[in-house]
Amino acid sequence: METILSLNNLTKKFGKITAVDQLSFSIEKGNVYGILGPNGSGKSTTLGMVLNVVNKSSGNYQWFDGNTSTHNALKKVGAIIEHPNFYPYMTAVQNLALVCKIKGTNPKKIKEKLEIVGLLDRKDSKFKTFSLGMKQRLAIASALLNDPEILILDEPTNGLDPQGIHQIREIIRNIASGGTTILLASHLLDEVEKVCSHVVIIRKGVKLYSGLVDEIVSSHGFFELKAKDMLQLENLLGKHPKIGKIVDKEGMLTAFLDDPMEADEINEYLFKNGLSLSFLLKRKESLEEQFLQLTNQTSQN
Ligand SMILES: Nc1ncnc2c1ncn2[C@@H]1O[C@H](COP(=O)(O)OP(=O)(O)OP(=O)(O)O)[C@@H](O)[C@H]1O
Repeated sequence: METILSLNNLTKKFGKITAVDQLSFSIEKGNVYGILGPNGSGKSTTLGMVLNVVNKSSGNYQWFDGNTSTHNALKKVGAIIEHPNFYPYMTAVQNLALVCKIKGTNPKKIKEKLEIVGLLDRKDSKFKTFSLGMKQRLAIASALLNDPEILILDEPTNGLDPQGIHQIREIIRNIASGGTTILLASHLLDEVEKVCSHVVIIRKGVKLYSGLVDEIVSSHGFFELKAKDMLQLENLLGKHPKIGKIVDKEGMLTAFLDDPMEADEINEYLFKNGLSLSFLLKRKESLEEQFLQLTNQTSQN
């Protein structure tokens, strides 16, 4: 595995506020990472530090193999961390040509990048005529001009309508499928679930979880069950080795799984023990439920 970026106890203090608190995680090539956290949790500050626009207070970060200076490493990074700044009276192509000049990249790439973000047919339209979603897509095209190894996006769908959000997410997925590593900051659980393979959850600058999105989503889940004889149901569930906690809520039992089990297995077990179910549903906690659990746990500590 090739490491693109690693953070090691990275910390940022603004006076008394610790915006980022000893944050450590690594970004491996080819994955899509989401930094997920509520507003003010330190996402932008974290991105700002690794992009060298915010000075760190302590800890460190390393780009690529650690032998490249941050200045050189950032040439292989495409990032949008602020509102895109383009000239309103210049067309999409003209704006990107200017970016190429400033960055010293080849303008030959402009068409290819406009195609990736679905703006080729609007290449000669003035920037001021673009919708917010189109402006954001142009910013992504601009960040891709140097064929970056990693694309960094801060809240890429903020302020967009549902169609605009959908388009941006599709574009991110496409870019990722071409092998570009992606790191995006988002306060939207749904976004991270839909777009990312990996997640780092932070709250008040502290890391609560990092790992595969699938892993956090795939706790073994739980059954919701009803039967005429609820007492017998609870008794039998309590004896099953794969079932952990059982919660009685408004005439429905929720049985949390300690080990994987499908609905037909529990149904068969109960039936063999003389109980017929009137209701059975298997569910998994969504990332949202787990995220809320994680953040609540910490606020109680
Ligand atoms: N320049 C600054 N001066 C003082 N405090 C700051 C500064 N920048 C950020 N902070 C504080 O640091 C904390 C983290 O802010 P940051 O913008 O990194 O969070 P965020 O997760 O990106 O939030 P949002 O989604 O709202 O942008 C907040 O408490 C914020 O008020």
